[in-house]
Amino acid sequence: MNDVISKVRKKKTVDNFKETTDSLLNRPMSTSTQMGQPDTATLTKQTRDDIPKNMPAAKMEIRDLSFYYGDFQALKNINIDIPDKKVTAFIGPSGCGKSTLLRTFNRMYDLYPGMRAEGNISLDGKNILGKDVDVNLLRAQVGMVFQKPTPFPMSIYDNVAFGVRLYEKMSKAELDNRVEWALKKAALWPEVKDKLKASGLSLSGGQQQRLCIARSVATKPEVLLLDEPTSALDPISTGAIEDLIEDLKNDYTIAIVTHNMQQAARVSDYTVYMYLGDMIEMGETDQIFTKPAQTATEDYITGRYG
Ligand SMILES: Nc1ncnc2c1ncn2[C@@H]1O[C@H](COP(=O)(O)OP(=O)(O)OP(=O)(O)O)[C@@H](O)[C@H]1O
Repeated sequence: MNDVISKVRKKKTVDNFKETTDSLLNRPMSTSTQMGQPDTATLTKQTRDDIPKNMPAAKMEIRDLSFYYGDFQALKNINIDIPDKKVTAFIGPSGCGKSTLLRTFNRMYDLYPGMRAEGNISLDGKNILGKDVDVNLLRAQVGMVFQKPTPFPMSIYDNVAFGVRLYEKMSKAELDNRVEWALKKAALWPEVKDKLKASGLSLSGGQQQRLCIARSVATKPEVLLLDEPTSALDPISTGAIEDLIEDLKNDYTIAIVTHNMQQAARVSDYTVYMYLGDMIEMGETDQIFTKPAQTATEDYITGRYG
C-alpha cells in the first residue's frame, strides 16, 4: 500500500513539475536571463530573518556560515534549518557551493589543510564547529555517501561492519545482525545475502552505491548526507536509490545534493536553491517548483541558465 501511495505521490510531483515548468517557461525573460545569466537585479540573498517560520522542528541549524578555501570564499553567510526526518535537496548551478555546504555538516573539510568554516552549525542544539567536538563521532552521527560509489577493497560484510567495529563493541552475533539490518535498510540484502564474503568491488555500480548507503546507516547515524548519489548510476539503480531515500526518511534526516531537478522534485520535502555561494531561496519543494519566490530560482528550475 505504502508503495502505491509513494508511486502516486511521485507521479503527482513529476506531473506538477512538468506542468509548472511549462507554465513558468511561458513567462517573459529578463534581458540578463536571455543571455544565460540569472537576473541579478532581482536576486535577493537570504539572511537569518528569511528562514521560513512554518518549518517543522530542525535537526540542524546553520547560522551565518561562511566557508573558505584559502582566500576564496565559497559560502557566504548561509542561514538555513534542516528539518528533522525530512529530505532537504540542494540545487543550483555548478560551483555554487552545494557540495561544500554538505561537507561542512560533518566537517569533512577538516581532513584538508587551508580550509575553514566560520559561523555556527548546530546538531540537536550543539555547535559542531566547536574545537571540543570529536569529529570521528560526528561522522558516525552524520554519515555521507558520495557521487561515485566508494566501497572499500574488502568483503561486502566487512564494508558494512567497518564503521560499527570502530565505534561500538559487540559480539559476533550482534555484529551479524547489524550487518543484515543495514543491508536490509539499503534494500541490498536479497541480492547479497548468499555472498557476504565476496568483495564489495565485485558488485554493480548501483549495488555498490547501496552498499555505501548500508555502510553509512550501519553506524545508526542521525543525519545522512547524499552528494549526487545517483549521478553515476543507470535509471533502474537510480529508481532503487530514490525509493530507498523515501523509505530512509522515516528514520533519518537526509540532505541531498542533486543536479537533477526531477529528482529533487521527486524525493525531497524541502529544497534550497544556491547561487555563487549564497543561499537564494529555501522552501517546501512543491512551493519551490510551482511558485518560487525569486525570479532567479524560477529561471534555474526552468533551465534558463545554469
Ligand atoms: N578543494 C578546493 N579548493 C579550492 N576551491 C574549491 C575546492 N573545492 C571547491 N572549490 C570551489 O568552491 C566553489 C564551490 O564548489 P562546490 O564543489 O561546493 O560547488 P557545487 O555547487 O557542489 O558544484 P558542482 O555542482 O559542480 O559539484 C567553486 O567555485 C569551486 O571551484
